[in-house]
Amino acid sequence: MMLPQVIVLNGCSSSGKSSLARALQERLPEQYLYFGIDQVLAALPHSDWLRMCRGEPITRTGYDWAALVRGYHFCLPGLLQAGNRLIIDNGWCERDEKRELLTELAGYTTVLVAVHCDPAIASAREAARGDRAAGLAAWESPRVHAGWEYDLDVDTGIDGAEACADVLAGRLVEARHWRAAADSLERLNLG
Ligand SMILES: Nc1ncnc2c1ncn2[C@@H]1O[C@H](COP(=O)(O)OP(=O)(O)OP(=O)(O)O)[C@@H](O)[C@H]1O
Repeated sequence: MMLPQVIVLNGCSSSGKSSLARALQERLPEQYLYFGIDQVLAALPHSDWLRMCRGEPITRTGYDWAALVRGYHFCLPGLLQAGNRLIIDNGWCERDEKRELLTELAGYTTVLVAVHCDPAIASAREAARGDRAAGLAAWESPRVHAGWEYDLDVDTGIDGAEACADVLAGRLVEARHWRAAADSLERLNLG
């Protein structure tokens, strides 16, 4: 069995990444830490985190979205260097963010997973959960998969998180070889 060091879940907001990550952790035969960008955003002053969840502007001096994303990416090699395996998630929409992520992961075996979801379903989930900015899923949906090529795909608009995790865990355990993220950087022409 050859498990990857990093499992990257990329999909729009409300596509079901964190539900999938938690279900996947329980199915994998080795420990994986789930470290999504929300873990970094949760470190914001609480009232600013709540503003972000409501889609309201944050006006506090020092707030810098790009620094939060960069900080998230820069944390990852530290966790990996210490010997942890990671499941990470975000909606990586911008080319520079994709390049930065894969650069930080370059030396680690990495599987890229597309978390697909019909935009109408993601928007309906967003409205039902009420803790995400209205319109975020619709904004991210056409952008989030542009320029990526994936190793594996799931569709959470069709299958529940548990079923998606069953399929993914099966594929991960079966595989004999995973490439380092440096290969994806080159393959996606992001380097
Ligand atoms: N496969 C699924 N089928 C039906 N509903 C789901 C599925 N996965 C998640 N949900 C529901 O959709 C909502 C969003 O799920 P989740 O938090 O996992 O998404 P996310 O992609 O991590 O969102 P975000 O990026 O905004 O944090 C939750 O209410 C969750 O219960």
